[in-house]
Amino acid sequence: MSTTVEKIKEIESEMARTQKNKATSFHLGQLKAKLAKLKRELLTPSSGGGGGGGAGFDVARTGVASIGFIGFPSVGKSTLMSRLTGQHSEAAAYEFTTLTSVPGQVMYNGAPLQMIDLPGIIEGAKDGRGRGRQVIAVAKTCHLIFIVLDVNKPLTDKRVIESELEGFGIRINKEPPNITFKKKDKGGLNITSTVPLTHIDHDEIKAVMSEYRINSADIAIRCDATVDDLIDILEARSRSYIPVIYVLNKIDAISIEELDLLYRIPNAVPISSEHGWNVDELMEVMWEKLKLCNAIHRSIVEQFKTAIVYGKSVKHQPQRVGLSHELADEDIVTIMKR
Ligand SMILES: Nc1nc2c(ncn2[C@@H]2O[C@H](COP(=O)(O)OP(=O)(O)OP(=O)(O)O)[C@@H](O)[C@H]2O)c(=O)[nH]1
Ligand SMILES: [K+]
Ligand SMILES: [Mg+2]
Repeated sequence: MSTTVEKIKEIESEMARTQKNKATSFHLGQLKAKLAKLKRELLTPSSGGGGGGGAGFDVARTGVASIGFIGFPSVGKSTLMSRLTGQHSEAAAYEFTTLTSVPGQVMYNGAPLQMIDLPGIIEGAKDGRGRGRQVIAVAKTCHLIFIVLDVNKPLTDKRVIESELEGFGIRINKEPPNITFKKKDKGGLNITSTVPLTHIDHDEIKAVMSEYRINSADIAIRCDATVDDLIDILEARSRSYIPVIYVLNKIDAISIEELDLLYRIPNAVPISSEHGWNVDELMEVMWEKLKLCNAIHRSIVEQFKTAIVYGKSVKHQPQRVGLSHELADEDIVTIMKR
């Protein structure tokens, strides 16, 4: 019996050998689906692959959202942690200074936010190198990830970290693919698409679905989906769609011209943790990415009964108001839940 890792290697090398064309698309679809299932097995703690659950690394969650710090060793994660939260996290010039998760808290726009400093990861982390899996498992349950990069190091580091996270089922700055399916008892696969599909054909879709033992279903595709998108939908339970900010640290060590180039990278904020440069912008972008107004709002609306308000927006102090009441700056609000 070969191990899961060996099986993954075999399939990957077979895929590399197989050219994609009409005749092979069914087979390639099967291989991709098999691969996705094996990779999931690897990440499930009970499989013996081990370490998927973040055991020993996860921290009690506080605040309304948590933000995890991911990056290679010595890019400045802990320096940033101490800078933003005041929670001391040991920082030093040698790699793997941080050996466990260190939680801290910051108040922003009145919201308590948890930041989690994590040990550095290295290439191969998702496959079990170092404590990489435990580290990424914590990040996978965060509302936002800071991928911290050292601007003195090549940008290929960014690609490596991204692929580590992706291999662990994290989807970065991405919405779930717009694909829905409804299983049926019989009738085969009925595939409809609202846009032309340029990456995937019906054979591939059939191969993937049959690999997941779904032989009859209505499948509605509303994006130019890839096989991976379809698999992400079938593997929905092991996928997390998480916003990411690329924190480009140590800009004190580069020139203005180089800094200009960094600003062209999407979702990136250049900073200096050590000097506290541009951390205000980082906090602003963090707040936008968290979309907290909506998140808080949605759950509040569901449970809202009435609110008691003190401040400029009400005539009587305090006054009971309903959901449609418009608040003024600095009002104090108590929300009564059902
Ligand atoms: N020039 C410069 N150096 C920095 C900056 N931020 C951190 N450093 C230095 O980079 C080194 C590593 O910083 P840490 O904060 O320990 O990095 P880390 O990512 O937490 O490292 P590990 O915990 O080992 O993964 C230390 O020597 C810091 O002083 C910065 O903005 N500019
Ligand atoms: K370090
Ligand atoms: Mg550290």
